[in-house]
Amino acid sequence: MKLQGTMEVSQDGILEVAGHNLVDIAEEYGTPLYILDEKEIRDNCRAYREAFEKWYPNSETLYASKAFLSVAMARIIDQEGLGLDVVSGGELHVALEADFPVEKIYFHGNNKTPDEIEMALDAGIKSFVVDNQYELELLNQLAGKHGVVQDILLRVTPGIEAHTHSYIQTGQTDSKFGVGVQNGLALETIKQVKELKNVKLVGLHCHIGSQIFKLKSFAKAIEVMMDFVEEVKEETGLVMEELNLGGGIGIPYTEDEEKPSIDQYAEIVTKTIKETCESLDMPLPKIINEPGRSIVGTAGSTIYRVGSVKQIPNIRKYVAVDGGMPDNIRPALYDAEYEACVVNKADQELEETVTITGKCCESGDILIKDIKLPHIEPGDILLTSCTGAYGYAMSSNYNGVTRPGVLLLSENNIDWIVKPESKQDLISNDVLPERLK
Ligand SMILES: Cc1ncc(COP(=O)(O)O)c(C=O)c1O
Ligand SMILES: N[C@@H](CCCC[NH3+])C(=O)O
Repeated sequence: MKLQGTMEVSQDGILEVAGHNLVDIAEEYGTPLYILDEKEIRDNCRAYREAFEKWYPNSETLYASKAFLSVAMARIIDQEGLGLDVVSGGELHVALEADFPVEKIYFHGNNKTPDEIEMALDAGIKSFVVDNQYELELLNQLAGKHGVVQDILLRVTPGIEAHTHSYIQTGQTDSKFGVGVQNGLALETIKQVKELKNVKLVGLHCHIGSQIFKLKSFAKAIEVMMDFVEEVKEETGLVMEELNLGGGIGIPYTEDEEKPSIDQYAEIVTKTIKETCESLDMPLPKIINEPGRSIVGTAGSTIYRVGSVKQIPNIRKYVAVDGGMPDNIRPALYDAEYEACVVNKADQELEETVTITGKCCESGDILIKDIKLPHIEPGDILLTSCTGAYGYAMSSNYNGVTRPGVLLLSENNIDWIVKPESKQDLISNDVLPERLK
């Protein structure tokens, strides 16, 4: 089995990342533990920037913070020249703490609160991606209060069902996100914008979903979007200068998944835009893309220590690790599949089929069902690959489990970028009223 991600096997049969022996890392930093390969993050950022620069004259890549954000991650993203997509006051706060340039921050979300909107207006971010008519009115009112005319993009649904898990499809008309192109709501909203004094519509946004491999789905969305840009111009006289295409391509979590390269993605997307603009005789818009998973997903892994091992005669061998659904909810939520490796037996034959479970009181707390591994025993170190995106970001304290820390690895450095939580952290917001003392 070829493990996805950036791991290598050392001469002693131990798994390494960025030249660091992961058994030593587990001993020194403890388990469970998220590790991130800094070079892979930087390489992926560059791959997006370079691919779009190569194929298109005017583009910007933002990193979708929701995949994984910390102050250090925001610094890396800035150093690599990407902008940032945030979806909450919390993500914006992290970005501001990292001194992320506000002129490169875009604010998403289908229910931004007045407080969040005011926080972003105060900070002076570049743009809001407005989701609906209620938000439009609210933003216009608050921008007026702040004495600014705020640039916005409008999020629209092109009516496309992308080939991915239904929970992460977002381009269909029946969606909690955006306003529909096909049912006329998008055009109605744009007409409404024309009447407002404190917002300026500079473009459109669409995001058809996440973990998508089929480039045709992106091309289809662009065709619908460009036809709509034309319709907007005819109906309202407004020229959409920016087109934000949402998240990036999927990543292969398992060996049998084959993904198009970032370059192929950029080529198809930009070619479709150029061809459509030519056939409609329209100027090329600025294009924005906002990948998350394909920037940080393959850079991350999770290291666990194996505890109980239970053979149910003639049925299954359960191998329990010291983490589980609190650090990776994706298998339980989306039936997501992962691959794993026994770090200290990385060169050994795959001789038994086991099921990797977490330590939570949930039968659904299964990380990997029926995976072939070397003979596995309590004390072994297990790594699940490609957990960099939506792993830590979606983690919880369920069952009173503390969140693992995030360790950033590069050739010459090993740094905590998020410390592991302590048990005391679990009660840091608890209050004991006088009457219960
Ligand atoms: C609006 C928006 N932009 C960007 C992303 C990032 O997507 P991905 O991680 O698939 O690149 C998402 C997540 O699905 C999203 O909802
Ligand atoms: N959290 C999702 C993707 C993000 C969806 C955001 N629109 C996942 O783990 O696959």
